[in-house]
Amino acid sequence: MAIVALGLLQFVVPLTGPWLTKILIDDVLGQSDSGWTLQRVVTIFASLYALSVVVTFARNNVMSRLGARMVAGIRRQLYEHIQKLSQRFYDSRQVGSILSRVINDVNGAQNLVGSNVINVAFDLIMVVFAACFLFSLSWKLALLSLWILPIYYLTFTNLNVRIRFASRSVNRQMERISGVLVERISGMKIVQSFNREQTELARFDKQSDQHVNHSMSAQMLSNTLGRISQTVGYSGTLITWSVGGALVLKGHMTVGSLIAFNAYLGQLYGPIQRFAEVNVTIQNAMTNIERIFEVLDIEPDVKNADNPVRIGSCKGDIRFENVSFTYETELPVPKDPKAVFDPDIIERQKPPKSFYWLPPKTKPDPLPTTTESRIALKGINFHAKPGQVIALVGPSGAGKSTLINFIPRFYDVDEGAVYLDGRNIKEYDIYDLRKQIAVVLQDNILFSGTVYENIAYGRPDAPMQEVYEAAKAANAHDFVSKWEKGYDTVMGERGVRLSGGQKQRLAIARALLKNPRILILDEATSALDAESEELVTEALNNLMKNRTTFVIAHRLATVVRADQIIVMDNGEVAEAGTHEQLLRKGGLYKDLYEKQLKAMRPKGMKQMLLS
Ligand SMILES: Nc1ncnc2c1ncn2[C@@H]1O[C@H](COP(=O)(O)OP(=O)(O)OP(=O)(O)O)[C@@H](O)[C@H]1O
Repeated sequence: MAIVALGLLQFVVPLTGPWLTKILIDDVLGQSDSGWTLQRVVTIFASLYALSVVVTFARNNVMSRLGARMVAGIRRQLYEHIQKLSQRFYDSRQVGSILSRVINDVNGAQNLVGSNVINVAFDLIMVVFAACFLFSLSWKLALLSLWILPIYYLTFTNLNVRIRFASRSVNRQMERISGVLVERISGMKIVQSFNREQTELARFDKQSDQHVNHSMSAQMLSNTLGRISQTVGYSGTLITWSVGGALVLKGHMTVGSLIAFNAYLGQLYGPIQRFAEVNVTIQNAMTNIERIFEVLDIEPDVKNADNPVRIGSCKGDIRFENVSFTYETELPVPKDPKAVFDPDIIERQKPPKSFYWLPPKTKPDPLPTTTESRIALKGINFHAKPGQVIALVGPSGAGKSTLINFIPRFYDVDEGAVYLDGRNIKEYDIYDLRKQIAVVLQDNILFSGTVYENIAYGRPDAPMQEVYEAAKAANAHDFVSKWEKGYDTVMGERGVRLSGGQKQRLAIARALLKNPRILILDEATSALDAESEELVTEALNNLMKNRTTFVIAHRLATVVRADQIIVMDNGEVAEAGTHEQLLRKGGLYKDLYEKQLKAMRPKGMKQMLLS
């Protein structure tokens, strides 16, 4: 409201200025007896200028605050939405490309609420007012100087749509650049150890050159539009001077009217020219907004039931009934099936028609993709009773990690169902469900922040005493308390200052503090050396007490004591039972077990395994 009021006030000077100039020339300098004096006119001018300075200052202030708040709001909404999306969303996108939407696109969208663009809205109102003044001064001259506008409109419409398409390519190419950059920067050790710096730089240059090409074509189109509007403006002025000058010479128009007419004409063409100049920014911001909505429009495929069942605490009885699941991965492909596909490059997007009479409503053309399906699980059945340890073993790619993803609902099953305490887990409130579960992975992510903050991530209000106890049970207290700042030690991004075993034990402390009923350990000890493994295994044993635990482990030594061992093969349960039952059966488990024994024999591991 304040912006509109201030914006309208801002019109006062440009609209009344030429009129006062006319009075100054015709009445004051022309010494007519209209009663206007030089002092009066100058006083009004001075007041108008002062008003203009104050109003512009206030308006710019209000607008930049509004713009910044709007952008922060959009960014928050986007982040909130992204957090709700399931793993399917993250599977088919690079981290950098998601980042590019949250950072680049939201920044770009800010330009739409920035001063230039809001000025455009006010400028358009100014155009209407200026046209009224022109017609009131001389309608014939007005018609003559404005006839060129329809041609300008058509040029604008057609160039504008092309600028929009070029801007889409610019932003998509930037997304590709971000995707590769984030991946390579996170994996810099690999890049450096394979001496791939130059190759990576060449790849970056290729992507960057394409970005420059797309940007240049948007700028080129915008520049052409700018020059066309400049020519239109000059033509109007030429017509005014030549025809208007002749009218003054013949005595059909006063000198003051002609000068006022030319000033109003400037105010009519001025905004048109300014609009042409900022148009590339507007079109770019519009594509940024399109891209933000593309993400906001993605419906989370794992979502809460309409009237979810709340859980205070659960028993931890888990049953899988006929569960099947297929991964659907979207892969980019070239538009032309015969072309060689380059995943680094976005081809130029062009509007479908070559000429438009009206500004078209164009939607971004989705980049062509193909869907690759991979059946990961077929008809899985098993029952984990409260407090049991269930080990999942089997060859690589058998579907073990996929299976446990359904318990915290990182994905939902395609067929069949997973039951918790006899009720389909989809019926529970998803946040309550996840409160019952803790996950410890092979490579646990710790966030930048203090050790305390990391352990208390699931319970930020946990008393210090409980954090100590969790750390002690996780065999983490000893090494943390040796550090100068103890639990206040700040860890780098992803906990890089810690060893694998230390990270693992902090992750176990984090899970312990959550006190979950269901525990998922995915290869939790496989990356550790013998000493760390002993400490971590001890910590895990503490963690597993009285909880339904799912353990995925390649090393069978860690699973021999499980209540149930589920042997997976090619997405199916090949066999299930205890260690002894499975050995007696002489199937896949026995094979795997014997292979491992053979591999370990020189180190005397047999005794360890059987102890
Ligand atoms: N996000 C994904 N998108 C597409 N396919 C996937 C995805 N994750 C896993 N797969 C495929 O699903 C199958 C099962 O994978 P999963 O990770 O569950 O196996 P796993 O038994 O845990 O293997 P490993 O022991 O090597 O970790 C594999 O063929 C794998 O390629």
